[in-house]
Amino acid sequence: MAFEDTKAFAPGTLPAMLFICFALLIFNKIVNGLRCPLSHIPGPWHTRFTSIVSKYHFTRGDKTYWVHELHRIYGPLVRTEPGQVSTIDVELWERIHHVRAEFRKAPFHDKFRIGPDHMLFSMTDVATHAARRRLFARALTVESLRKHWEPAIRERVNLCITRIKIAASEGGVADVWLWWRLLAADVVSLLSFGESFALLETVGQNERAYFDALHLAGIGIVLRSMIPWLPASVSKLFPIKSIRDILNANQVITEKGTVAVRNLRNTAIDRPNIFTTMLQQADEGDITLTDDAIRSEVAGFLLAGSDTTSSALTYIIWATLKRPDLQRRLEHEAAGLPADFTDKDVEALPLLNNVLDEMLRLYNPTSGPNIRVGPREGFTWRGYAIPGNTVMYTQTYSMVRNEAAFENCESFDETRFERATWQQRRVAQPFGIGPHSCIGKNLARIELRLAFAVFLRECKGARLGPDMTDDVMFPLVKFFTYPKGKKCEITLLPRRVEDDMVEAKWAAEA
Ligand code: HEM
Repeated sequence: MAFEDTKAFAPGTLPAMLFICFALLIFNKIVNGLRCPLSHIPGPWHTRFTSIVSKYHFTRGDKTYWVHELHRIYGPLVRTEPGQVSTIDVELWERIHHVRAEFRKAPFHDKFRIGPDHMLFSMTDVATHAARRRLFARALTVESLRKHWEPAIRERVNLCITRIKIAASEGGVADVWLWWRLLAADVVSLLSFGESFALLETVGQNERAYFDALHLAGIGIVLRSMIPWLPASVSKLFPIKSIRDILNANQVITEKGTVAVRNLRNTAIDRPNIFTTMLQQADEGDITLTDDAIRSEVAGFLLAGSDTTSSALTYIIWATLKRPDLQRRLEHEAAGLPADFTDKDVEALPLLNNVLDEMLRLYNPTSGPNIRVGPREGFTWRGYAIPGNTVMYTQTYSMVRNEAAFENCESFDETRFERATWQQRRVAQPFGIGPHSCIGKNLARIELRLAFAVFLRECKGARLGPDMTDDVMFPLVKFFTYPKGKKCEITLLPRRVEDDMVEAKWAAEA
């Protein structure tokens, strides 16, 4: 018996077995590919057999650009993976994201969950999602946000700009990407907890783990959706620290949710926040909201409200400072605001708001994938039969780069939204459409308006730092969009002759 055992593992047996397994795997892929129910949809040949190329681009942060190029080659409907179809057809895009629950969030949205329970973004059940959304509605209207939160947001914005000015005067340059991230995280913690984490005061040293986790959690979501079978328990043991930090980021953010729940339930602490209003709404409607549900929603808010707004602010400063003529006009417009201006005053500035809309079109922080699953019984689109449960992929990036709707779509045109057509307004939806569209859009817009206006007034004549090439600002689209060089430096130093020459070159290129 012992002799037979030894024989079973004779040298060469294990490699042979591995080779057979590998060959069977490849054979299985080929057979599945040949029988692929999406073989009639245009797309590269390999997407019938494997998702490896799509996943490779997703990991690199350039899937958005790859898919966009595929649409240029193959048209408005493209197969991107064996069970996945991307579309840039406006009517189909609207149908996919419509209120009618024909297309749903898929079970894999569960991988996006970052707390112990579902949060709005990860909910797949239509009725539960709608009921949860109604609880947020009252707290997040423009009126409610202005009434309860505008002064506190403004105080954070003022401090942020002061910190930018100090950093620029001490070091020659200030990295606005860092400062906007601190600001956005402070604002969203302010709304979630009733007081901010004061990251602006401590340059993020206070709550450092939380601040880092906010950025890493998005990357963690990408990682988990790529390796769905990765057990959560592995995250603590992973040998590489940077990956361990990514995998543990959710937990760091969720712990903050626990603090929020404690504050909410502790009647001795009089610190109202948006979740207080949500709990009141739940009580009025006789809806039970568990602590785990609140903890998860808080975590979702902290994540969704930080890297998005800060990325938008970063690109708006970059796009503005690249065009000194535009910068001067914007500064002039903002200088006309009354000394005690409010968000409502800023909302009335035509140029500033057109620039905001154009920035959200070209550099949307959520330009990447937005996925739903098609109806079980399948559907037909312009003669193409799409089988049941096909994953339908859409991306904002491509929707707003449609030459038919946006002439010279790649150029930043601050006048574009002055005379926007119905078709342009229909497609340029930076906060999404349908039942899952952004619930924080009013907060985001208030923050963008106030921070941009105060920057224009207080940092007059700011210029991009000497290292700020286009490559540094190339937008990587992981979960959210951020600059490849992970910085956006500006300077407030007096102008030199070389600066005029660089700016003249940019103006000529523009
Ligand atoms: C410029 C800033 C922002 C942009 C461009 C943006 C964009 C978006 C988009 C496109 C969606 C829809 C995703 C989908 O259809 O699956 C979304 C959802 C969401 N956003 Fe935002 N967002 C921003 C800021 C914020 C802020 C400040 C918050 C809250 C503090 C927030 C909270 C959420 C939540 C909770 C959802 C999920 C809604 C649901 O599934 O019902 N977002 N956002």
